[in-house]
Amino acid sequence: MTAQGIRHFYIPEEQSVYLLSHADAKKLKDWLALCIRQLENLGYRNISLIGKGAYGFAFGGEDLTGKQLVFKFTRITLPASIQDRLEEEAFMQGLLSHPHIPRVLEFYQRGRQSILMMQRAPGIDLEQLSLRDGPIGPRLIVKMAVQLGRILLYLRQFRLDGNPRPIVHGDIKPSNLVWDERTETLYLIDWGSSVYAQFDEHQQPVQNNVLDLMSGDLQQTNARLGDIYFIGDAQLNGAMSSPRFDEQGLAATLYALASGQSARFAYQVIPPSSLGLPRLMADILTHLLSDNIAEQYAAGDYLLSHLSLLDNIVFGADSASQCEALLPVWVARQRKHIESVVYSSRKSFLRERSDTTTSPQFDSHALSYLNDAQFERYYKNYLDGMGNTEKGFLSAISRLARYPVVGGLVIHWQPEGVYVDSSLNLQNPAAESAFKHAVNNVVTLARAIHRSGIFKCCFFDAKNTLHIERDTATTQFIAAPGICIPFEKSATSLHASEGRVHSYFEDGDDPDEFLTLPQEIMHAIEQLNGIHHTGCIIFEVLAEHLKIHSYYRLLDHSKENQFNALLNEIIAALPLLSGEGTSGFMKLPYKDTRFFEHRARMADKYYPRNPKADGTHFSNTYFSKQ
Ligand SMILES: Nc1ncnc2c1ncn2[C@@H]1O[C@H](COP(=O)(O)OP(=O)(O)OP(=O)(O)O)[C@@H](O)[C@H]1O
Repeated sequence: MTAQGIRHFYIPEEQSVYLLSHADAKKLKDWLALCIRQLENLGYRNISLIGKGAYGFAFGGEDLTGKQLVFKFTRITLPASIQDRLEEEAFMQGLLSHPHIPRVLEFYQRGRQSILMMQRAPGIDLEQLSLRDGPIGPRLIVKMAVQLGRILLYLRQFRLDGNPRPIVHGDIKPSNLVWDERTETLYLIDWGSSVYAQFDEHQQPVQNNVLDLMSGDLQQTNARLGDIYFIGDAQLNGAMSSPRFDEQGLAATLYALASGQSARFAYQVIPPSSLGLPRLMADILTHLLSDNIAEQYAAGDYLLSHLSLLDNIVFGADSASQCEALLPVWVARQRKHIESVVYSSRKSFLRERSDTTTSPQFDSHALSYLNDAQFERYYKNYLDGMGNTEKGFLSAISRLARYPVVGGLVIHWQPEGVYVDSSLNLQNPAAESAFKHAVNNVVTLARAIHRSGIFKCCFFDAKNTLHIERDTATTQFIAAPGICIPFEKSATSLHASEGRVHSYFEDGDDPDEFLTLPQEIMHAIEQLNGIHHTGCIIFEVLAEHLKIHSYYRLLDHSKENQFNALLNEIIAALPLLSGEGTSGFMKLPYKDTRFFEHRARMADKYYPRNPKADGTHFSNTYFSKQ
């Protein structure tokens, strides 16, 4: 690759392309096109974007012989220290030689842009599989556990120049595992958080030479932040790196996949013992996910020393899990290509503390190494200060928006139980069963939360978001002529008496919103509130960019003109907006309110000991606790 070839690469910040400003969306499009052209100029073919993460993008392509390749790029706008990581990633991954780990083929460094070229693992990443299929069945979970366990053993026993040099992957999670459905083979990718372990599995320092001893490396962790939805407490709290980190990633991943979730947090409410797994597998996951370190280690050791036992568990035929949704779900007959985004209000009451700047659980010094994009994005502003179940609940809500869905949910927690109003309109019939599982997980977690209060969220199509830009933070937002807030109409016109809807104003001001809307806009919203409709409108004001997200469904068709006029009044009043922040209003039908009693956890359910009529048994040996 020539220096000329990649000098101009520019990678903007990550965001849904529909929520970017016009200029940023164009930059992203141009940049992606440039990458593809450059790679084609180098002789690679069939280039396409296959994934993006917090730090960069991955492209797939093939060489002239048809070999499938992946090219990983870092965003050039990130600090140099983060960009250097791609080189470290290439170095660490380059050390490894294992059939389930893609091989590094080349590392290019031109100016500030680095590109890592590696073998492409065939298949689909497990997060995508889980979103497509919902909870993954017990046979495949055990098969994945065995294959991942073998990779962890290889990393634990890794030697360099004849000396033990265990390696930690540091970011095991479903989206970093590629699964070949044809051969049922798993590959571990994304070595961007991998390091040499400082401690071995017995928590003894790994020291190979005097230099290591003298370097003082053992005073401070060398660990990288993995995904906080999957890493264990030791890694999150800045402990010295050890192979135990990856056992936590393995447990969280298998647990999330078996339960149809995208995080580890909910294991007390939806325990591994309730997922229909063989008892042995469920017990291993329960102990790995427990708070007791000795139990975690014993379970990790047991797993890695009994992989053949797990491999020999006998299963009956796979059965597709049928799922009755606990809330009404409307499914479109045909797939619509929308880009769902969830906006939730009143999140702060899920926090155990109101102070979000410090957390008693965490030592800010130990956390200094976490000071990066992921930490900011996922943790500090979002989940900090919440209990595990609350985190699991919010993660379950986010998962709903991974499906093409519009509508919303209102959850009222009362002393006697939980009331749920919902309007969930799924735009992809093929995802019905997986989506219903995801909805049920939200309900199950809501039932386990004990607070009084209300949580609301709405799902809208980011393709309908209006973007209005201004030159500076002090000039006015002026909409281009003809811009209007879109709405759809219900199939038949309904008068107010034929179905109640929530008011925009019933819960008072939302403590999480920081934008005060001008009187003129508030007046229009009050008038809108009097017209029979459902939906939401959210104003998001940034220094130079206003986004108006909305999902509107007019129920009383006789008021269409008035409804339209009020939406136009809002647009006309945009120049009066001042300040920055977000403010939103939602109005959902009071239809089919569902009531659920509180329930602390799901009942145990194991895979049958005798899955086959012919009486074949699998061993049900339990590992001993320390
Ligand atoms: N070797 C590979 N074979 C197949 N697919 C790959 C490979 N490398 C990356 N991908 C795809 O690209 C996506 C992003 O790659 P990767 O996870 O390495 O990037 P990242 O920027 O480090 O992401 P994250 O922030 O999620 O950790 C993966 O989820 C996967 O779908």
